[in-house]
Amino acid sequence: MSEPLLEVRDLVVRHGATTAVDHVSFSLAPGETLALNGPSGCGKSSTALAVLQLRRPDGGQVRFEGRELTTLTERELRPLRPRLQPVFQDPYGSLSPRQRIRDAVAEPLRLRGRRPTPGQVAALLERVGLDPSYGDRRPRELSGGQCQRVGIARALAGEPRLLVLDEPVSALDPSVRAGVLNLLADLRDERGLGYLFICHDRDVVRHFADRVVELREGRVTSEWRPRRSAAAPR
Ligand SMILES: Nc1ncnc2c1ncn2[C@@H]1O[C@H](COP(=O)(O)OP(=O)(O)OP(=O)(O)O)[C@@H](O)[C@H]1O
Repeated sequence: MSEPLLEVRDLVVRHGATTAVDHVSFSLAPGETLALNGPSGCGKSSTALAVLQLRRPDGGQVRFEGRELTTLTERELRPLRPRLQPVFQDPYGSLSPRQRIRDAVAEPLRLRGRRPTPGQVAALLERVGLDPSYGDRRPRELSGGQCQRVGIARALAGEPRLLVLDEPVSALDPSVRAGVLNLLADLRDERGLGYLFICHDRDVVRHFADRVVELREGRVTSEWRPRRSAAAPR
């Protein structure tokens, strides 16, 4: 078996007196989709933020591509961040309202000291199913589904190995969910991306994930593998 892309051991996250994540452990192989499933408040988002090191955990280890992230400084994390990218639930909230779409997509590349060409940005927009002319627009001029596609393009710009998808389709109209999920499935297969897929909807999880970790009150209660139907989007 290949080396895990992500290995989480005994993760603890506290918010004041609340222990949101209580010694959670799991690992994820390259190209694998691991879902974290469970009811509201069970600790899914706290786990996601701690894996991303956007919220430093109160205990445990997060190993990504063989490197322990919890002991790294912000400065040491910076060059690794493009390889470990979030996509959040609120497609508008993830983008700056005044920034043009083309600048939002180019930003991760600029942060890496690169100068993205208009052609690179156009190719990223096209890859997520948006006409490159959308680059001139601002987030409010896009639908929720289009905005989420921009969020995915932005995450792809850094050439990630792992996407942490925190309820990526929950805020979208049911009619556009399948399109975004199909896009994510295609990208995963095309680029061998690992996905940590946070989702409260068991039907979506069943169709989309290779493996599911169930959380209750901050703890892992079970782990299961969905049996995908032939019609499942893959
Ligand atoms: N910033 C915070 N400050 C205080 N408590 C928090 C904070 N974030 C989360 N919590 C608490 O931690 C626990 C886990 O929350 P978390 O958001 O991680 O769960 P979740 O499974 O993602 O829930 P949801 O699906 O509703 O987002 C909950 O009891 C929540 O109230």
